[in-house]
Amino acid sequence: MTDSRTTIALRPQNLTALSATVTVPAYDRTGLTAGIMHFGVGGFHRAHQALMIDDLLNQGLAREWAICGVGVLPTDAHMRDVMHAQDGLYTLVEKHADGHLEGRVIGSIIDYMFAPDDVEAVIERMASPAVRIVSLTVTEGGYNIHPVTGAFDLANPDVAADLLPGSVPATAFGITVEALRRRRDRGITPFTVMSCDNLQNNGEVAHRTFVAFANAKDPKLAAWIDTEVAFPNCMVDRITPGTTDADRALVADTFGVTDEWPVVCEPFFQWVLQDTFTDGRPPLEESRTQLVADVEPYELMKLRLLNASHQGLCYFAHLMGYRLVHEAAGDPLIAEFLLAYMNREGTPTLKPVPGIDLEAYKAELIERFSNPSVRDTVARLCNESSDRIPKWLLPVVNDQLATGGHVELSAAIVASWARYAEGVDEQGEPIEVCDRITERVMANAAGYPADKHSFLRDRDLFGSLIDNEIFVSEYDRAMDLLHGVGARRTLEILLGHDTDAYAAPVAENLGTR
Ligand SMILES: NC(=O)c1ccc[n+]([C@@H]2O[C@H](COP(=O)([O-])OP(=O)(O)OC[C@H]3O[C@@H](n4cnc5c(N)ncnc54)[C@H](O)[C@@H]3O)[C@@H](O)[C@H]2O)c1
Ligand SMILES: O=P(O)(O)OC[C@@H](O)[C@@H](O)[C@H](O)[C@H](O)CO
Repeated sequence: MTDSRTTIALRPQNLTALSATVTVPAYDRTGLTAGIMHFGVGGFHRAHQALMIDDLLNQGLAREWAICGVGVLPTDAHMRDVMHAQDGLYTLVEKHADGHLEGRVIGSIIDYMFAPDDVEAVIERMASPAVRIVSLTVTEGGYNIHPVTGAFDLANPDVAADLLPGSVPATAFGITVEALRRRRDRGITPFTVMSCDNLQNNGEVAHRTFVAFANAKDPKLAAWIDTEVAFPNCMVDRITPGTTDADRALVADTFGVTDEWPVVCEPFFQWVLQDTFTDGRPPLEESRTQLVADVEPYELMKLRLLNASHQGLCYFAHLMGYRLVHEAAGDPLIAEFLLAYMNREGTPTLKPVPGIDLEAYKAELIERFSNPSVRDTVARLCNESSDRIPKWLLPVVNDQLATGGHVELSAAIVASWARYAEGVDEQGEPIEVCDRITERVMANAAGYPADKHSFLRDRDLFGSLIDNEIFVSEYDRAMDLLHGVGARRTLEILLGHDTDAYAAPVAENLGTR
């Protein structure tokens, strides 16, 4: 450990001094060109795509593929300030389960533009031939699509403002589409738009959304984007919790670096990317990225096993009193529940995944969730449920219902969300529900028990599931159990542990409610 009094500020001029305590870029950052502009420079982008570019730069490759970050939300002003102060440098710390830390300064982000400061400059840079990929990690909700129909929401006030004739664009859609228009008009090859968000068919979703936006603005431009721009699909995976003050202190104490916004993540890394680009790509085959023709089997595996299991864990875990993911995953009952969900309900809906041993993959997921060093929070997984459950879990439910498969554990996960969204835990303490539509989901949840299906009746979230007797009866059972005997016993009963012993207390509790 370094004495925190001797830490050095993360600045380009200090890299040589810092190299005594932490790995720094092995390449000269002067003369790099930003061939990629990225919307949504948060924790994940900096733990994933920016790392791959840094890996290539360290090998003397990809010097024309450095990254310029772009922020469009008011809250991105803080990232702008940090990125400008540190010249895009940051420390990435991989936290191993045995407590071992691997830290390294990443140099692949060479600029950051905050669109509200000068949106014209952002558009012009994006329109310039040097930029050949525009990538995104703007969250699942950032695509502005209806959870059930998948239609782009033109009524979103930010989108509507960007669509007004003569308006100055402010959203990722408006800026990107205007940059593409200028490229078309100037005869410059369009860049590739590469979504790296946790959405099934993320490339196709991005394709639909950008074309829908453009169509509302200029149908001819939309037709050009539709045919000329590549939108590759990809599966991305690396658990990256939000950075805490404890992480900043850890980076100072362990690596002697004063870094205002380091990134911490698990050691696991996966990126499976469709090899379809309009204007070239970095030589990612020289990195840990897998380039494939068909990403779908990998996406289904990841979203329906990992992300849906995160949802399977978080609400039950919160109700049971857990606040850290590794502590919840270390509870044998929760681990058993997640494996049962994956085996009975998630796995039957997957396609064969080339090169992957699914049994080993599922066991590894439980190990990854149980990594005590990562300190991922249950709260992070509980956020924005209305963007996550419809995209990760309900496709499993619908596929299982279509083939007569099991849905009781998925129904219980939906019920656990409904119980959580009531906003009071099993100890009577308030739950802070963080969702784009918090008021609506909480109002839906509050209908129980007078209206048993008030939560499920929201067709914008659940489609026609309310009409499916099998699903509704499993949901009802889980809701009754959750209210009657609490989250832990609900899991025990669902998993068939000593069911008879619980039958009486369940009936008793339900009877007295
Ligand atoms: N954190 C992870 O473990 C992880 C792993 C795999 C994939 N991802 C993907 O990355 C996304 C971001 O995760 P993160 O951990 O970096 O979160 P984060 O909160 O650190 O960063 C999110 C970024 O997205 C931007 N953003 C949000 N909504 C936007 C919008 N409507 N338009 C433009 N920008 C918008 C924010 O300004 C911010 O820069 C996730 O939603 C997910 O799709 C995350
Ligand atoms: O970040 P989100 O919104 O996609 O979802 C929360 C987590 O399930 C997710 O971040 C996982 O940690 C990640 O998908 C692991 O690769």
